[in-house]
This record gives sequence, C-alpha cells and structure tokens, in this order.
Amino acid sequence: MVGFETFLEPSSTERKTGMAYDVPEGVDIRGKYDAEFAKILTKDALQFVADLQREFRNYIKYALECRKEAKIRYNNGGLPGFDPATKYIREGDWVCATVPPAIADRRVEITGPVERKMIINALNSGAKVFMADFEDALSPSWENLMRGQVNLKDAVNRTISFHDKARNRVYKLNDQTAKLFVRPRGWHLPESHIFIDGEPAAGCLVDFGLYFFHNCMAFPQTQGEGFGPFFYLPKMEHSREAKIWNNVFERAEKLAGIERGSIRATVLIETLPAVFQMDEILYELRDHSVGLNCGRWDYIFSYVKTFQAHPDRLLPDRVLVGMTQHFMRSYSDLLIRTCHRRGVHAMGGMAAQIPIRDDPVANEAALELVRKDKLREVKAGHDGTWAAHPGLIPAIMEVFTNSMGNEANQIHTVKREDVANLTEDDLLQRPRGVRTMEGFRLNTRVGIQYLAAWLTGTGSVPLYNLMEDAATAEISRVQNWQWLKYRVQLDGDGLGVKVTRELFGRVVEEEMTRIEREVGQEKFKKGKYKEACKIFTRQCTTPILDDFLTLGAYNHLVIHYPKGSSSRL
Ligand SMILES: CC(=O)SCCNC(=O)CCNC(=O)[C@H](O)C(C)(C)COP(=O)(O)OP(=O)(O)OC[C@H]1O[C@@H](n2cnc3c(N)ncnc32)[C@H](O)[C@@H]1OP(=O)(O)O
Ligand SMILES: O=CC(=O)O
Ligand SMILES: [Mg+2]
Repeated sequence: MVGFETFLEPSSTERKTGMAYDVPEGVDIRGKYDAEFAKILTKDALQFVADLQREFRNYIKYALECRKEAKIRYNNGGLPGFDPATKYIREGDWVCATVPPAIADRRVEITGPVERKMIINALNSGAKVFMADFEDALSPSWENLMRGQVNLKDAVNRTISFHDKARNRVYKLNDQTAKLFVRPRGWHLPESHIFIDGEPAAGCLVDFGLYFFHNCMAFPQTQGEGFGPFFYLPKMEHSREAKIWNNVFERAEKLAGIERGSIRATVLIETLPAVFQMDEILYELRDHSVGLNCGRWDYIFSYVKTFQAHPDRLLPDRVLVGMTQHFMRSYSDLLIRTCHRRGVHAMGGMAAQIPIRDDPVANEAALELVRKDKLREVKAGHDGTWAAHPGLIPAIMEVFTNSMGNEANQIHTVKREDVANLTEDDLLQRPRGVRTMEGFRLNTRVGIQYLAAWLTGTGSVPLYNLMEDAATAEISRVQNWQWLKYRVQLDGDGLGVKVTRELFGRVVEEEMTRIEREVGQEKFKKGKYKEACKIFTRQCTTPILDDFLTLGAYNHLVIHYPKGSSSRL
C-alpha cells in the first residue's frame, strides 16, 4: 500500500509548467488559477477528491432524495419522531471509541472562518479547541475556500504568519495552541469550480478531501498514532448521512495508511429530524466519534423549515427563541444524556453576544448573558461550549472551570438519566412568545445586511452587537417567509397589524433607508445591499420555501473561467 507521504511529494512531471492546474482524468477546474492554490490543487490531491466523489456521489444523491421525501411527509402533516426500526440501537448497550486524551478537555471552543489572521488569533486564544469553519461562518467563494486550505496547511505545519501592514503587526503561533477541528460544508452544497466527470463536486468532499490529503500525516507525527485529524460535521438529518461520513473516513484512513479510528468527528445536531437520530448517528460513527454539539441556530431554522406547512407552529420573535424554551431545553438535555451514555462529549452551542467595545455598561450586560447561558449549559452537563470571539473566552472558561474543576469533562459524572423519558412531544413543543413589528423589521434589516456581506465574501459579521452567520440569518429569512405565508397577526406590540406582502414591501423600503443611514452612503453604494435586498425579498415571498439561503445565493459567488484553468500533462 502506498502511504500518503509518497503521494504528498509532487513528482517532476506533476510540477506546474504553466498557468493552469495539472488535473487528473475527468477533473476540470473552473476557478481562477493561483500559484498558491496550485500547491493545494495538486494532481494527487485532486485524484483523492475525485476518488471520494466517485465512490460516494450516489450515496449522497440518495441521502438528499430521502431528505426530499421526508419533507413531503412533513408537508403533508407528518411529524418527525423516533424510528421504531432502530429501537434496538437506542436501547442497546454499546459505547463509542474512547475519547483521545489530547481532546478530552474541550471546555471552551472558539469558532471562526478559515481566514488567515483569525486562524492565528483563534489558535492563540486560550481556547482548548478551534473549529476552523468552511460552513456557517464562511462565504464559500473560490478565493475564500482555497485561501482557507492554504491557511490551514500552514497552520498545521505551524509556519502560518500574517503581517498586518496597516498596524505593522506580525501574527505568529504561540507555543501552546488550541487543538484544530475543521468543519466542511454540508451535503447539499456543490463546489461549482471543480467538476468531476462533468458535474460539480460535493462541497464537503472538496473541503474534507483537500484538508485531509495535505494534513493527515502531521497528526500522527505530532500527536501520535490514532489522534486526529479532527472534524465537525454539520446539518445532517439522518443517520444514513452519518454512515456516509463514516465510510468516507474509513476510505481516507485506508488510502493514507493511518490507523483506523484516527479521524474523530463531532456531529452538530442542528436539524429537527436529527434530534430523533442521535443514538443512530453516534452508532454509525462509533469508531470515529467524539460527540455531538447543540447547533442551536440551525436547529431553530430547521424547526421552521420542518414545519413550513404547519401554521399551528409559527415562531414568536427570533429574540424570544432561546435555550430556555421547552423544546430547546429538551433537545440539549437529551443530547447530554445520549452522549454520556455512549462515552463521548456533549458540546453546548453558541451564544450570539460579542464584546461591545464602546459601551462598558452594554458590554457587561452582554457578558452577563453569555455567563448565564454557559452556566445553564455546564450545570445541565455539557462538557464544553462555543465562543464566537476571543474576548469571551476568559468568562466562559471561568464558568466551566468553576463547575467542572480539574475534571476534563463530565462524561462519567453527569449521566442525566432523569431525562431518559423525554418524549417526542417535549422535543416538538411549540415555542412560546409574541410577534412584533420590531421583530419583523429586525429580521429584514439583519437578513439583508448579512446577505450583502456574504455576497462580498464575508460569512460572519457583527450586527447590532450580535454575531450573525449563515445559521442565524436563516432564521430571519424563514421567519419572515412563515409570517408572510400565514399572514400572521403581530400580537406583541398592541398594534394587531397583519403581515402582508404590502406591509413587507414598505418594511423593506424603510429598512433599506435605515441601513443606508447606518452604514453611510459610500459603503451602501459600494456594497451589495441592493442585490442582497432583491435575493432576500424573493426568498421571503416565494410560494415554496427555498431549502437554504446559501444555495440560491451561491450562484452569485460562482465565477467560471470559460477557457478553464485545468491542463493535463
Ligand atoms: C451558528 C454557528 O455556526 S456559530 C459558528 C460560526 N460563526 C462563527 O464562527 C463566528 C466567529 N466570530 C466572528 O466571525 C467574529 O467574532 C465577528 C464577525 C462576530 C466579530 O468580528 P469583529 O467585529 O471583527 O471582532 P473585533 O473587531 O472585536 O475583533 C477583535 C479581534 O479579535 C479577533 N477575532 C474576533 N473573532 C474571532 C474569532 N472568532 N476567532 C479568532 N479571532 C477573532 C479579530 O480578528 C480581531 O483581531 P485583531 O485585534 O488582532 O485585529
Ligand atoms: O452551527 C451551529 C449552529 O448553531 O447552527
Ligand atoms: Mg450551524
């Protein structure tokens, strides 16, 4: 068996001879040529991605077809629930592989896009783990994705640096850094700059494949056999999708010649159907799992999406749908019980507050909200949680450490058998609260500004002192769609106004004026606010809900080089 190290050495014939990528049979690169990207898009790396694509594409297509069938069932009145056919897995006494000591303690994890300076800051932040994100926090332009792969390779090799010329500041890695996890895109997103056998590659296989190919050998070399690389897996709806990932991992380990079970992944439970599949998902990944995470923002989005044809389950204002709602608390509790029963981490989620630099009082109030959220998580039994910003880490670390002390996690100490009997009704309970005009306006203002940033290549932004990314923006979009579709009455501000297309038209106009005032005329003119407004308005008023905000909008990011930038030597 040829090991990966042999693969990694480019042969003389594989070195670039011109301004084009050297591609294997059946692969066509339609993104811009860049000499740095060519070090990632080597012929062997592309062959690896193409092999994964060829082996798994039909499984992925099938899984996406199954999602469509499930949607039809829900749209016809069905509810997601536990599957009687897999009761034996839920009731069985199995456990996942032992948590590797290197990542036993994950009490604070920082997340962020795969941007060069942020990677260095995150790795140096004092968090235990850094989740480098190709997903919710990244706008998946060719430039961002490929630059991100270059950055991660340099980070794993510990050669990464960044010179901020404006501030004359050089960024380098500290001796002690966070452990690196990487989150590839979800199954649904294509990578339209890489064609394999005439069709776009699956985005997640590109993200996973290129990162794994270039970096997998560094983990056994620096951390010992069997300890990495590590991943986060997003937006799954069913254990069949986890099974595909498990097979991808096994194939990758075999090709690389690294020990089976070296790859470890935490799955985000961030769709409503997946909460009924947590045991099954862990079971499929049992040799590669290090737990589950409460992806709370996508989970709320998924609640709306799953119940898009259920007018009796409309959401109140977005700000009211927090972790103390019964359905959210039940989800977090059951996740903890499930993970600890199977011997793996139960990770908490992201509080959206970020530091407010110019207002100490507001800053303290925001920090207090974060502390409260984290205290609830650690008391419930979570083993760690997410921070959106380095400025939050000391406070979050303190809350977790005050509760957990020197224990690396709570896997064996907090079993949560008290929630063993949580029911489908608990997990689906309607969220409570009122709907207001300000909620409708805020959704509109946030949705448009987020999309405008995303279209210009920024996938996570601070808006009104909160972190916004693809998942939080999804809530704004689908909530407006839901309220418009069912012409809800805004019952929370005493006005009793009905949400109609005419009202939405007025709100969009007024909020665009407000955005222009807030960001300034020049930024407004130069930015993509009008384009974003058009996309957002269509998505909120379309008769059939788009599955994802980013799927339609992705076409606006794709730039093909018509003559192609591939060559075969
Ligand atoms: C729903 C989910 O999926 S959550 C996970 C996905 N979302 C995310 O990962 C969001 C991550 N967070 C961020 O992107 C950013 O914190 C934002 C956009 C919310 C705010 O960013 P900014 O306004 O630029 O923050 P701010 O100006 O306060 O940054 C101060 C410093 O902290 C750094 N910083 C901020 N957030 C991060 C981060 N998450 N990771 C690393 N460094 C960070 C900045 O780079 C900056 O560094 P510098 O002082 O060396 O220049
Ligand atoms: O990915 C995390 C989420 O909350 O969504
Ligand atoms: Mg998410």
